[in-house]
Amino acid sequence: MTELTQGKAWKALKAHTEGLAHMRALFESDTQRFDHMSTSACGLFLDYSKNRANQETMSLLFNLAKDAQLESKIKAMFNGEMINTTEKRAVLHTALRAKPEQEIMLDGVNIVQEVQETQQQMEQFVDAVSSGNWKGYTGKKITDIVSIGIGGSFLGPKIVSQALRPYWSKQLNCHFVANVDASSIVEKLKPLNAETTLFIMSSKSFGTQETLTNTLSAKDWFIEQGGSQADVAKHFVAVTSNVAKATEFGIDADNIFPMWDWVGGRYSLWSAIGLPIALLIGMDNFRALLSGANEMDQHFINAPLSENMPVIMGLFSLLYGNFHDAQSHVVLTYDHYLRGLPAYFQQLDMESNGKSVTLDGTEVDHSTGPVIWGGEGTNGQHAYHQLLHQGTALIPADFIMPLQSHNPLGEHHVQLASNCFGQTQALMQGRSYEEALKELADSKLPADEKSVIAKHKVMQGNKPSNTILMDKLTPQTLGALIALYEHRTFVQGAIWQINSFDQWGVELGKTLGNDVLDRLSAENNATELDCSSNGLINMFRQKKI
Ligand SMILES: O=P(O)(O)OC[C@H]1O[C@H](O)[C@H](O)[C@@H](O)[C@@H]1O
Repeated sequence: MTELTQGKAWKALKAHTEGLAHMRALFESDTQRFDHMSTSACGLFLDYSKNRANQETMSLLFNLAKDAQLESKIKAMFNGEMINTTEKRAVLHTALRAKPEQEIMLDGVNIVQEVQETQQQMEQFVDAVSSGNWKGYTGKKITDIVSIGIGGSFLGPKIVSQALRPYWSKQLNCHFVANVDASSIVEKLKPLNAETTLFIMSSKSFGTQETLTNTLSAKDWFIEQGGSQADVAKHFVAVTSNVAKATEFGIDADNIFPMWDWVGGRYSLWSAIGLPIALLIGMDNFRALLSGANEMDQHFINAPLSENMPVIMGLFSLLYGNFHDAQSHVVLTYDHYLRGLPAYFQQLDMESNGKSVTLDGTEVDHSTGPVIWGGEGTNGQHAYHQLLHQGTALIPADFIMPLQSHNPLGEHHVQLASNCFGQTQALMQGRSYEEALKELADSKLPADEKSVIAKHKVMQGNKPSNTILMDKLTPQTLGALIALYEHRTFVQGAIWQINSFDQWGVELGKTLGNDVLDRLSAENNATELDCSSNGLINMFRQKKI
């Protein structure tokens, strides 16, 4: 048994949640619930009234957070304490968006200054490329960026670029390659001209197989297309914390943008890993993205728990996982530009909180991170929302929508909003048997059939959702939104006392993958593994289908 589940706050919450009324009743008993259970911060508005909670639930959740010393844990992260204990690292992605005048000392160095220097390096590069001063090997200006990276070195830049499409400058296009499957890079390179293409190789470790292989193939393609070895410097830059390895690989030392081991991959878009974003939207907009995240950082560290948006959202997620047996959480973006965000939050949360032991190695006796999934509304309404409404699993949902569209065309946005709000309402209130029967009143069906059909139309309701609104999707509000989810993830990890900043499960996959790679190209058939792995390896070796 962990201390957490034996604590007073945990037990009180358990007893309380069992007796809580249906949300419909909660809304009936408090007509001001929307005002009581909503909050604003950093350009974001959060309506959390459609949750299985009343004021007492909220106090019990805040008690749980206090007992877990959440506030001092937040400070420890911001102060650069070594909270990633298994990798012996500080966790300081917040320093990447700190104000230039701030001072954050780590091992005797003010890291904010290093961050600022790298941002200046980025700015010079962005200016050179966008102005056309940076020329390709035949003297032409760059028109296409190919960003090569995977995991955090892919999802952040890709999804933020996609989300900020309305802010792209006209000069550049960007293409992202992550998977080691050759089809990905081959298809991406097909329409491109090597003379006007610039490759950004993004890898914190500079040791990730997929990224190294894709970069080598990109280099081969570049040479095949007419570039020479000497021209590589004009067409390949790298972002990495392993400068030595990047230089050894052949990247010109002047073209390497540094990052640091205190930035986790899934928290790295704010560093030079965000270079593709900066190239597309310009450095001013990139700084606005950082500023939005910094605003959320200030809110997270300063706002009292009861008004703290990431704390409230983190506690709700924990409530459903630990006390209502929810095993997944859906993120529904009612904005086409934000369609990639669920995948981004998926890596952020599942890689951070998919853990089973506490910091001291004790096995947890409660669930930890849920499966995060989702997609773009309204598309999902015509597909998986069926399960949200009538399936047996409880799936809490986040609905995210800007109040104004970047494309105010006819009735589109009002229809989008009506669907978004209508879904949260339907999930909350559901439809009772009596209501379903009443709806069938005019039908000519016999009474017994009506009764059966009415049963099929029943929706339990009481399905929780948060609604996050913003005036408009801008670099600033997007920065705040992403930082909100980063901190929401932190809140849960801190209460569960797990390490949200390592990823040993992913590492194992890499190690075993390398071992299999050796066996696939060995002289003899594999015999030493389990018979399934041997069988698969040997089939591949013989190319039998
Ligand atoms: O940036 P890299 O060192 O190439 O790492 C890329 C990715 O590798 C691993 O899979 C990690 O789990 C990710 O968090 C990381 O973002």
